[in-house]
Amino acid sequence: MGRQLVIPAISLKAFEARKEQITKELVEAAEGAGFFTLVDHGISVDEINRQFAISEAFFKLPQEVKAQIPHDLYTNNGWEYKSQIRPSTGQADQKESFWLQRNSQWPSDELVPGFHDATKSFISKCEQISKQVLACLSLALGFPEDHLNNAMDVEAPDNLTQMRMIHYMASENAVGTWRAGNHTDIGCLTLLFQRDGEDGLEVCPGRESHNDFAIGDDFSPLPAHTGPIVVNIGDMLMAWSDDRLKANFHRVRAKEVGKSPDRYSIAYFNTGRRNVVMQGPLKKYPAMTCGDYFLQKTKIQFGHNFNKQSTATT
Ligand SMILES: O=C(O)CCC(=O)C(=O)O
Ligand SMILES: [Fe+2]
Repeated sequence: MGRQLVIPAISLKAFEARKEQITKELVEAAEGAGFFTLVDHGISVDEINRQFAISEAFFKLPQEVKAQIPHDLYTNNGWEYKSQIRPSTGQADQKESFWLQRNSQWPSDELVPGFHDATKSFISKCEQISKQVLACLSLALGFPEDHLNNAMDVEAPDNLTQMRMIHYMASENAVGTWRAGNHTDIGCLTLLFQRDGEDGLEVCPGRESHNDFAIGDDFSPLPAHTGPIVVNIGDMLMAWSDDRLKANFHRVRAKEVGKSPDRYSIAYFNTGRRNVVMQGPLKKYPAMTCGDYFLQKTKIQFGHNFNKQSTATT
């Protein structure tokens, strides 16, 4: 632990003209570490800071106000507080988060001034960037260019793509606790925004199959910077690519000794639509709907909560 892993920074500048070169870089990174950063992606530092300010304003609301949009297990939207128990740790992550979709319930602009405009525009920028990356990955996998983008079309009523704003509370001497326990992401492609000075993310490259738990413990810190987007592949895309693109384990922790400031992060999870059937070009795994895949993996990651609330599975 502690080895500094160098993950590639990939520029999206002049995307159309450089698509071939960008595809080459994306695939190399996705087949290797499974993590990379995107730069020249079209979201300015000001826009990123504005969205973080919105997120901070939301999390500063009183608990009972945030609880007016509670986390719902079936849709996975809404606000949760220290409720996610990771199978890897058996403990609740020391965080609160708010999951949202284009059409889910959002806090009003009276509660969080500017929430709707800022968040809508931030989401549509995330969509544009995701579309570019997914077009490249589709082609590289031997699918038609629009295959993955159609499968993740956010305009479709069965879309599962979500944004998640996360707040890890400041802590002191956090030995034995986890801000986010070791996990892989469930969906296809995650864009993660961090801020300067709010470190804690650690990544673990190397995984053979999307069902593989044998991960070793060679985690490397990935320092937080405002600007570059950290991107990782999720389990769904790993399965969909016959395990060619790697969904890797990652986690977030606070300092075991000493003070850790609050950490805010924003993740945008591209996920296949509920009714779309996914299968890799080599048909390594049986075809299944993205909705079934999502539910199966969600039950592994949130199984304790599903057991508490039996209606969630219906
Ligand atoms: O906050 C972070 O940096 C990581 C969040 C994360 O991995 C997740 O929500 O899946
Ligand atoms: Fe994650």
